[in-house]
Amino acid sequence: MKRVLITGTAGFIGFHLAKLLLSEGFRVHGYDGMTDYYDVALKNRRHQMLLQNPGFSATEDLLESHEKLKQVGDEFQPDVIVHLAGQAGVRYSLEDPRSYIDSNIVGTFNVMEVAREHKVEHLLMASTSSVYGANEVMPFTEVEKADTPLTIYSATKKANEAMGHSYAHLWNLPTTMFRFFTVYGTWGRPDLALYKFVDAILDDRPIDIYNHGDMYRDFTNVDDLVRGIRLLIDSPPVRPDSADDIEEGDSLSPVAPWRVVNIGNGDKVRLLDFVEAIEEAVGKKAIRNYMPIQMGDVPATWADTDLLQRLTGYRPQTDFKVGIAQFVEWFRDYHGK
Ligand SMILES: Cc1cn([C@H]2C[C@H](O)[C@@H](COP(=O)(O)OP(=O)(O)O[C@H]3O[C@H](CO)[C@@H](O)[C@H](O)[C@H]3O)O2)c(=O)[nH]c1=O
Repeated sequence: MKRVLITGTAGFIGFHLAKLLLSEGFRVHGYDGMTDYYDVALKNRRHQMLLQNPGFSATEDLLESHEKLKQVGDEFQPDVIVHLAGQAGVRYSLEDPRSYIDSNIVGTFNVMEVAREHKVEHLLMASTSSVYGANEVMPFTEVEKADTPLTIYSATKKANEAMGHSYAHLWNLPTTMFRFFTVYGTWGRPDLALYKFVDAILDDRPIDIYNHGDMYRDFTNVDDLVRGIRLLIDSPPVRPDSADDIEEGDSLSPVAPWRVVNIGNGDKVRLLDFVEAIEEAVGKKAIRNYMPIQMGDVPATWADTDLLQRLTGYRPQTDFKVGIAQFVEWFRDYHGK
């Protein structure tokens, strides 16, 4: 069975991916900085659950610590690396831009160095739908230009895509970049809308609704998302002989084994419909505080998922109402509310 090094295993997506791979018998080593961007107790709980499985081992250190990452690579000898750790969050990047440079630029470079040194079969790294920035043509396809990032967060992720391309080209390192679309679900991040809203509604606190609710998101259930990642692990890009060999709609580079793939639900949901579904699942109305759009926020996202389907035969399809109900059940159980 393959040995997979996953960064960010104490985080939301990394935890779910590790759980899925372990259930299939993979050996997984997790690497996580346990930063205090949000509640470290939640991160600890996720890691403790993974550590119940003998196929899982973990190192807790920052991505910036390249010596530790190198040591982990030397000891674990990964076949595949999935790089999910990093500084996430669109709005926080206005408060602490430097943390995005440190984790996402320096940290990602350190992960790429380990991948190069161990000539891994496949390096897969997280990017974001936020790289589509001010693009307006929907749904977003991977082959359209994405050169207008609106925050330093999305700029670092766009830079990661370019960094990954250079190593894929130079060292023939098969590299897939995922563009994730607003992921939600059980064991989720406390800064995300769903977590914040459910928490506030249960406590009778008001919820802030940006852009007066007139926003659209392609909300993607985390179980669907990690299923997509799992399948993409088995689809490493191959450098084409010539640009003519690239199929229409494929983001494959003409000069490197590199491509970028959207992982989204392929659907855009109005924020107010999302709020209503939460109210229904919680069984209580929210106290609504309508606000203007936040700086750096995009009004809408919507993924074209044809490329993912073409590569894996799969596309996420969970109805947001079903996913929200699952989250509320988990939240009440986890917090005893
Ligand atoms: C936190 C919060 C969010 N919102 C709105 C903004 C969005 O339209 C929608 C969903 O917000 P969030 O759950 O924070 O997700 P979003 O802004 O799309 O960003 C997420 O999804 C991105 C991928 O698209 C990731 O790259 C980011 O790391 C992640 O934070 O809810 C509110 O109206 N009020 C809130 O308090």
